[in-house]
Amino acid sequence: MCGIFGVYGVRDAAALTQLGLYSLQHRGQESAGIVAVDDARHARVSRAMGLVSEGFGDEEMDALRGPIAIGHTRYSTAGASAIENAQPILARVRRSHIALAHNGNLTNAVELRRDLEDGGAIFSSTMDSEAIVHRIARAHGATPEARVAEALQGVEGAYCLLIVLDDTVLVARDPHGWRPLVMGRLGDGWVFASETCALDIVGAVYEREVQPGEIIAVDAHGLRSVHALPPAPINRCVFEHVYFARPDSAVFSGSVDRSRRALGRQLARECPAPGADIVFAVPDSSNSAALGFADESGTSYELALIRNHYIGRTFIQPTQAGRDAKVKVKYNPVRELLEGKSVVMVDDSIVRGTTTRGLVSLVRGAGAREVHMRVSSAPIISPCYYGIDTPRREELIAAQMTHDELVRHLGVDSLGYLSIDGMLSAMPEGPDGYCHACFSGKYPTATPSEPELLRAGGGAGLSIGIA
Ligand SMILES: O=P(O)(O)OC[C@H]1O[C@H](OP(=O)(O)OP(=O)(O)O)[C@H](O)[C@@H]1O
Ligand SMILES: NC(=O)CC[C@H](N)C(=O)O
Ligand code: SF4
Ligand SMILES: [Mg+2]
Repeated sequence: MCGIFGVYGVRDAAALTQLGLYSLQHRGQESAGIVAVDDARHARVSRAMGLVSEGFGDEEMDALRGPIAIGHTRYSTAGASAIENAQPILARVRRSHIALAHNGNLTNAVELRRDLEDGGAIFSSTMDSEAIVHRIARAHGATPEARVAEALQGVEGAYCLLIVLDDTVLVARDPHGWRPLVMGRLGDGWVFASETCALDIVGAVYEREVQPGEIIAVDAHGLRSVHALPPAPINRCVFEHVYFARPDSAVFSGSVDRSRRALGRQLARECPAPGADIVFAVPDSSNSAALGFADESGTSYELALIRNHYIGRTFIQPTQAGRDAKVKVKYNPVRELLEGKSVVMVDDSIVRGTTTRGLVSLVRGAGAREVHMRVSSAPIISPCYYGIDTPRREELIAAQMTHDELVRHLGVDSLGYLSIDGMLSAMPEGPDGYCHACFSGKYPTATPSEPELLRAGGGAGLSIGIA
């Protein structure tokens, strides 16, 4: 689930983009990149593995001149975590350029790539996203938006895209609307971002969501919006509200803080823990849900787990070794608050169980008498193919064990998950129009024909490293 950010028509667009990417760091920690286009229409790119703070020194930022920029923080879902797969992609085409930043995952990427390769295309990455660049290069539409619309016909799955064609910035959101994308105004310019928290950091004024199926073009002639893609049922990702987005953002027009508190309150109603002395969150993503639980149950909310803020997110780490190492150094319990107590530990989700297992023994080691685990989402039982790297079913702990086995495996005194209906009832836009496939196993579209191949890079087979 990557973060994307773009600017049109503001001085030092790259510096603003870097700020925006800081706000979207939680959406991708593997690599970061910026493409900037100057007044002479020269495009320059800077990409690096790691965090935004590690990627752009003064030298890189000085080189990224101009009033147009797009940026990306990557959390890989198709193609390895490697510099050849850092985004934005920048390609030279017919004495101009195409730059592209993608949040989402294309379900027919393997087929798209195969068709293009059969037609002679040479790919330079193993990402699904690159197929769209090739398709834009081949499109013949009379306007930039017509070219993008033509290129996206037949592209299936989830995408929010920021594209630069020459000196036009284009924005596109798939007709199902899985991933969030918003736009704002900054003086006479425009800003586009995955989440509203990134508009806030640059002082942009929120204008509206980019609509599912909408393509927007901004250039010297102004802003144009077209709806040229076949309409489809709306499937906003419920997991954005549960875990992914920041609570200071509004996604799909609804406040994430509000939805998480509502999830926590609903959890307290569905799975109470009578007699518990305190409630605490597994920081940071479940802070608001735990507040909701405490509020509804009348149990006191404590900061019983302290999180090291120099350690990033665990679940989106690409390797198990990385995830194990992170959990170990990320949390420390406050013994004073836990000793002799019956406690409710609230988290927003259990995926592989890495976090919960590690924390239950930590909390017991700090003296907790009883540990009641409460989860502000339903059990995750199926993989996601729309932009979150929820893994193969075999790695999903709730798909592999019965409730009693989970209680024993996690080492808790009790375990309560929110129901799917309860989860959907907490969504700010109401329960309809959400994707819940990873919780229900009900996929709203055809799933990839070869998911392992897609994850590995769409049949590229060989990964070429850049030294
Ligand atoms: O069951 P697991 O496989 O361990 O994955 C689930 C855990 O990971 C997530 O938090 P994460 O640490 O990624 O993000 P955060 O720091 O923003 O809370 C989530 O909130 C759970 O705590
Ligand atoms: N999480 C995402 O949005 C990933 C975008 C794209 N599929 C990639 O792997 O780079
Ligand atoms: S499968 Fe789950 S994580 Fe993926 S888009 Fe649907 S709700 Fe979101
Ligand atoms: Mg978390």
